[in-house]
Amino acid sequence: MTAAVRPKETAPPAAGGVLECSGLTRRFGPRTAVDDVSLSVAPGETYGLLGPNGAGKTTTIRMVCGLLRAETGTVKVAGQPIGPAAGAVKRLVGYVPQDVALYPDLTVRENLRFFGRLYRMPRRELDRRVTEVLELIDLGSRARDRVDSLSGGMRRRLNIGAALVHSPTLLVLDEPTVGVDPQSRHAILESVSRFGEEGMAVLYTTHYMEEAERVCDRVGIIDRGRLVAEGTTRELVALVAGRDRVRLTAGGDLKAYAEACLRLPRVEAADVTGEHGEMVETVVKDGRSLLPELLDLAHQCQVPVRSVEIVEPDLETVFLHLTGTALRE
Ligand SMILES: Nc1ncnc2c1ncn2[C@@H]1O[C@H](COP(=O)(O)OP(=O)(O)OP(=O)(O)O)[C@@H](O)[C@H]1O
Repeated sequence: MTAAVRPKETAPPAAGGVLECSGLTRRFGPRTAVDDVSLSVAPGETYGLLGPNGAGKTTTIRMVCGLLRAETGTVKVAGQPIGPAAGAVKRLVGYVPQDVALYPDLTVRENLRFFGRLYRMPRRELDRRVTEVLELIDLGSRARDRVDSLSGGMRRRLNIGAALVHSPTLLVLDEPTVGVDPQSRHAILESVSRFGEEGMAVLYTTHYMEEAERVCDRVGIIDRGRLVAEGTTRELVALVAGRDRVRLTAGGDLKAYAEACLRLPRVEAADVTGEHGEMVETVVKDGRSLLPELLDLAHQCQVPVRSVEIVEPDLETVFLHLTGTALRE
């Protein structure tokens, strides 16, 4: 299924980027996981890399953190090239992996102290910073508790704290809210919002468009290894001005219906989505006026419609418009 794919539209590059990536490419066998990705993140800026599973987010940030060698392209942090051997530059980076990596039988404070000591922080500075980090991740009241007594969401927050103790210039977070409850997700997002205020540059990957909208100053949309668009949420949404996303829930052969939708002149993208493939999402010019035609077509395709929703343009609309596929969870 194809959508009207526009050329990459780029916001002005951030001046004096803490992180500057240029032409990053990485293949695994025949598969190109990351394809010519360039991006930059300024001090105090939170940059969101938004894309579905398998889009190339983790591969990109592993190259950014010097954990994986780029086949072509360069990564510079604070103007210095990073790579697997670049020890001093790596100290400028705090990396929060997707999986929690903590010591369950140590307390919250002991864990933070442990990670700070890895960077040989002087004792007094370490104590001061651990107290600051506890506040940033909102775990001050649990400082003396062992990690194995914390909830999953609290462990996620501590996992973020562990990457913050050495006061990195660049913080890189790999989908930090996957699998956490809504309350913990809220707490994590609140914390992330504070990091930019601390002056840190933040690279944040997610496949949740609401998170990108909420915490990121700029968003790069990544799909099949390529950065297909970049800008503030407002700039990206302007790409789909005058269009709506129509979500139609129905039974029957929805793949055939989506294909039939694509043959209508004002339908720019259509994809089968929903938890159980029970929905067709389309990007259309002026959804309201096209609705009778979409419903007529559903009737012709013998697709019994259960509900229809017209959604104002958002990042989800942008993704569907640019890639032809819905941003699935
Ligand atoms: N070590 C590896 N060996 C082979 N293929 C890999 C390896 N790491 C990643 N890939 C492939 O590269 C592509 C991009 O994967 P990557 O993990 O970067 O995506 P992602 O956007 O982070 O996805 P997710 O949200 O699922 O973590 C996928 O097709 C994946 O299967």
